[in-house]
Amino acid sequence: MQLAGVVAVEVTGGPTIDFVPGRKDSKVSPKEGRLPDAKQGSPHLKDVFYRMGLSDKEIVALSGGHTLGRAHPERSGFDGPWTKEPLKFDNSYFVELLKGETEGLLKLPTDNALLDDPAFRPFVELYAKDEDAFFKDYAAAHKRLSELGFTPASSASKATAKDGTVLAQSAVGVVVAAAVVILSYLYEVRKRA
Ligand code: HEM
Repeated sequence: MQLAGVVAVEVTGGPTIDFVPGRKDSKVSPKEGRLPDAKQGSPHLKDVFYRMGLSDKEIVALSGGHTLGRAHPERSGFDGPWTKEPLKFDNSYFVELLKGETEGLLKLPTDNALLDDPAFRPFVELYAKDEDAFFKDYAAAHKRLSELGFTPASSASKATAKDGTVLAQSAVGVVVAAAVVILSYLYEVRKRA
């Protein structure tokens, strides 16, 4: 799943995220209610993301993930995409956020909170005018978030990286799995866009 996320960002035009395999699958689901609540404001975003050790800059960069996809009334109760091209990973989420309300495009209360909070807003302005800065910060924040609770065995992963055969064998497996997940995701998004 983590590799599929990394590949989905890349194939839709976003940055390459340094991916390290080796997470153990969990057999239990986390308790309900740990995801951020889209109806709340910046104190709530800080509660949720600070608890994971993420910074204001990382909160804003990660929110730019809403450059992809859309909300669904039957799921969250919200409706619509954030950008005019929801299958393209670019900085348009920030450009649209600064423009204000646009018919057909969604702004969650937590999206608008990025404009209202003085610690968040400078990053919205930066990423709207500098896509390279967004891509660089997004890739770093995505990597951090996706490696929480996972400590790559650095010597083991270096040894594996040197061993081309082992790497190639495991890569084929994960790429096939990732392709299946991504294709279903893109099919679902295109159907609903
Ligand atoms: C900042 C706190 C966040 C809140 C409150 C939030 C909230 C939401 C909500 C309400 C939806 C719509 C769900 C639906 O109706 O199907 C959504 C979708 C989505 N979110 Fe977030 N989100 C947050 C952060 C993130 C992050 C960090 C990422 C990735 C880096 C992300 C990526 C996405 C994507 C790609 C979709 C579209 C899914 C689809 O097309 O089915 N979001 N989010």
